[in-house]
Amino acid sequence: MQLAAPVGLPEVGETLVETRDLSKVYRVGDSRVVALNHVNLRIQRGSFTAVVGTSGSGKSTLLNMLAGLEKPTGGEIHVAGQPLHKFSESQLVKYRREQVGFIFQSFNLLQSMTALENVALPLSFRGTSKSTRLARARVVLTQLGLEHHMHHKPNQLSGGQQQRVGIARAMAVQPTLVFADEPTGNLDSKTSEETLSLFRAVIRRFGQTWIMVTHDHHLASFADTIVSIGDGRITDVTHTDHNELHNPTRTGTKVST
Ligand SMILES: Nc1ncnc2c1ncn2[C@@H]1O[C@H](COP(=O)(O)OP(=O)(O)OP(=O)(O)O)[C@@H](O)[C@H]1O
Repeated sequence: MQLAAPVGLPEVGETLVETRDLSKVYRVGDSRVVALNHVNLRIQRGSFTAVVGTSGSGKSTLLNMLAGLEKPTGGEIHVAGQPLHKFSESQLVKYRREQVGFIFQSFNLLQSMTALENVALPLSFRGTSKSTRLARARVVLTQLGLEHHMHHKPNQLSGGQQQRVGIARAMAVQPTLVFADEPTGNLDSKTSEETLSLFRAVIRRFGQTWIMVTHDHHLASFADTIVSIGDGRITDVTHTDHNELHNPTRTGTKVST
């Protein structure tokens, strides 16, 4: 069993996500907090983007908007041609369930379930049959080098292995976009680097599009593109040396915004 290529998506290298003057203002009592201030961003399909910034800069707010978890107060978000900013709550629920994968710092695996069952679980919300769910989960776990750990429960796995189960779970639904919020926050530095190298390999192999939020500039350097954010605005966009989509010659470039 192979993972089929997603249908209806732009080609690898073409724009998958675009924000236009994306803004989010929170109201707290009488005051206004401008969490995102006219953010204009393009993300190519098949790329790995890191969003970096200090605490309170707006990273999580940006991720939550793109993942359909919160609605903007201004501007537009287009994902694969869909106007997310116009979506109703039920359309956003469907978008999150069918098109978005999440990878969490704390892994968020169900302790009573095996790795195989954890990976198969999100497919049950789509009505996929049990045999197909388990077959798909086996394929993805094998691709992530966990073929000998499928029947282990999370507490029988190392932190790095648990995060690989988390990656497999996000991939099993063949999402349009995968979001990772500080995904290596609970891993030591060596395992963090191994996990990010694995991210890159998975993204290349499956033409997936991943967006990671981190405050760690070293870990961000594993991405193809580093988007720096400060006070709700994009302050810098850097394409790293391994950005094959943007730099066929593999030379690093810095793009001012
Ligand atoms: N629900 C909310 N209500 C009011 N203000 C909020 C809310 N969520 C975020 N904010 C504010 O918006 C700004 C951006 O917050 P955000 O969580 O996006 O930052 P961040 O860069 O992800 O920070 P951290 O790295 O600490 O998670 C902050 O000033 C924050 O206090």
